[in-house]
Amino acid sequence: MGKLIDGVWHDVWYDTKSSGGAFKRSEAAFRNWITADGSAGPSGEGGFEAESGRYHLYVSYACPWAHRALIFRALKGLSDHITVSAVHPDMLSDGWHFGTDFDDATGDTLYGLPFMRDVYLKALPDMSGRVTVPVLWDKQRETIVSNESSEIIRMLNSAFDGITGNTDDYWPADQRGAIEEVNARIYDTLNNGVYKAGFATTQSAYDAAIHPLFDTLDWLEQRLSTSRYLMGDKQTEADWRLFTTLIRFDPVYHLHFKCNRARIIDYPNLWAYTRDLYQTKGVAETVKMDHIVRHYHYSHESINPHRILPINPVLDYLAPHGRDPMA
Ligand SMILES: N[C@@H](CCC(=O)N[C@@H](CS)C(=O)NCC(=O)O)C(=O)O
Repeated sequence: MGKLIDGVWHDVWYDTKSSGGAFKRSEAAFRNWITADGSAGPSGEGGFEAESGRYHLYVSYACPWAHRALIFRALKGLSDHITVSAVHPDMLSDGWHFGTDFDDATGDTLYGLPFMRDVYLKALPDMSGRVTVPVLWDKQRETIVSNESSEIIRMLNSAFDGITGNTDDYWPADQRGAIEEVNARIYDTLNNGVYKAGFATTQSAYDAAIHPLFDTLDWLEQRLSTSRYLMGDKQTEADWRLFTTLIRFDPVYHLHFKCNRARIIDYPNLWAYTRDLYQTKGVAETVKMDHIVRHYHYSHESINPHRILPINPVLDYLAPHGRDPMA
């Protein structure tokens, strides 16, 4: 684990001292957009036109942010159009690496580079910042389009529709305000909230994260008692942003990040909803539980110094969810 400073790798853990023991996630550095015609998107520069075979996703199957991108690639029928490299689940002093001695760790299938930081350095030799996944890479310009998952999923949602003919819309214009509102609470208290609880280095930082986290789970349990998905009877990006945290909750966050007031299986609606999403076509293949369990328990030495992987409950994600009649 570390970061680049002026193109040089430094092995440093997250700094929580300057923030009273609280974990603060840094901003993504590359914010361009792929668009149907190559015009500039809401941020960054233009010139990234949607084309079959031109783009590549660097992911970790363990990472909830990268998982969003993999899910949108599957939902939007982009598997034949966007290629993927998956890192090894262990993120140690060199950061993400391309070792292949783990199932489904592909190596860097584009350039054969050893570390994820080398991909960043190929785009920007004097790069400063964290080396995160996902990364959406342009093979033509040999640079990073974006390393911000919330924006990558919005590009995948629509930019390639003319190529795939898949017009399923997870970011519908008439619901954007409401989706943003739900996203904001879920991001702060859950997606990032589990990290704030898990990486806290003071009791007060943990306390400040853990109570809002379970308040949000209680709120979601209630909301999902009358509605199949967060926004009604159709899936939106809000569901998929929530899903990647829910699927990691019982196997990882409950124990490893001390989010243990309750498990997802203790909430009937949230648990059935998680299975409903899991059983959506193409999604199960994006869930690699061996990467998820291995990454967190093996990589976070300060939390789990002996790197022992827990036995974990056996969860049946394929059990009938019974939520169809709500639609
Ligand atoms: N803003 C990014 C965050 C991605 C992120 O933090 N990924 C984690 C993996 S779960 C990572 O690569 N961390 C490495 C680091 O922080 O050094 C996004 O949502 O795309």
